[in-house]
Amino acid sequence: MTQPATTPAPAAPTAGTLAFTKGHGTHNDFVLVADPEGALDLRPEQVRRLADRRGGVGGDGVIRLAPTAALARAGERAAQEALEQEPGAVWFMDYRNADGSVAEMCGNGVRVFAAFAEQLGLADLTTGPLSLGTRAGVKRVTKEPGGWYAVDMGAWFLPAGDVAVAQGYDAAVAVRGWSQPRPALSVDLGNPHTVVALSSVEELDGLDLGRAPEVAPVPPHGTNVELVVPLGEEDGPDGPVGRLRMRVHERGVGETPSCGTGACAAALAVRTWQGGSSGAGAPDTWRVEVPGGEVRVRVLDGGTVELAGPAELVYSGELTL
Ligand SMILES: N[C@@H](CCC[C@H](N)C(=O)O)C(=O)O
Repeated sequence: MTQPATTPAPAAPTAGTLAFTKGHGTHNDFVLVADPEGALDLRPEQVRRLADRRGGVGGDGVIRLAPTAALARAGERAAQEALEQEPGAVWFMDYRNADGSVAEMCGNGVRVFAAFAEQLGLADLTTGPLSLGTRAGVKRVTKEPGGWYAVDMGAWFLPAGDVAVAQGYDAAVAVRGWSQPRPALSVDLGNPHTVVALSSVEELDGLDLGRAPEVAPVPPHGTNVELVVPLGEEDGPDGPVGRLRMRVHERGVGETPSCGTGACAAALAVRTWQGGSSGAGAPDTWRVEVPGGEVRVRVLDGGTVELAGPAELVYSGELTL
């Protein structure tokens, strides 16, 4: 049975049932589970059931909100590191892909996590930022006047380093229907991405992403693949704003309507292609259009990257597991 999204989920799961909230960020959708004691052992088959669009709730991923300290005590290294990095990171985002695999990070998920923490009364973003632990370090979320959530995603890097900057490419991607693989750039946002540029929106719209693109060399831990079309620049209040359109095939999921870390990777790849490692002459701010909406990516002073966009909580309910 569903309840309005404003009704807080029960404090703890009862035996055999699991309280959840459904949310999305630009239609990248998640099943959110509150685990305030850090006592929930979410097994991969349970994640798959929650994410199942026919036999469960349905989502591209499952997000467990748990106390960072409890996970650290239980031996979760990323939680221990999060507390060392920032003792105020009280809550931790345990992110799983729809296939049950564990992922380091989810950019859209962080925003929706923040909205979930607000709904549960665990955070008040009107009084200041929320710092939360993830497997890719602590992320700080602020709420913008228009209601969007902005996340400092932290540092990013090109795994192939200077070689990739000099050549612009360090990998090749083959999509079903292409006569040959195309050059691509690997970008690490805490989770792995491989970005390919296409020449037109028509080509992007016509892509067959029903099967995972093949990437060479084969990434050791898999990768998310972003297909991007640069759309030029426009004037913004603080300087030029680059525009991109993107589709994405997510590791552990398939094609999704949006990917926050993927949008950052796409903007950073295009910025590198235009301006090298410093991005000289390329915009610092990017509007990234995805099938599920639009997000904003900004390279911040100090070299970190910010992702901003909406977060929606849709309904809450209880599932028999
Ligand atoms: N949709 C997320 C990314 C989720 C994890 C990804 N599938 C992976 O395995 O790395 C986002 O918004 O960043």
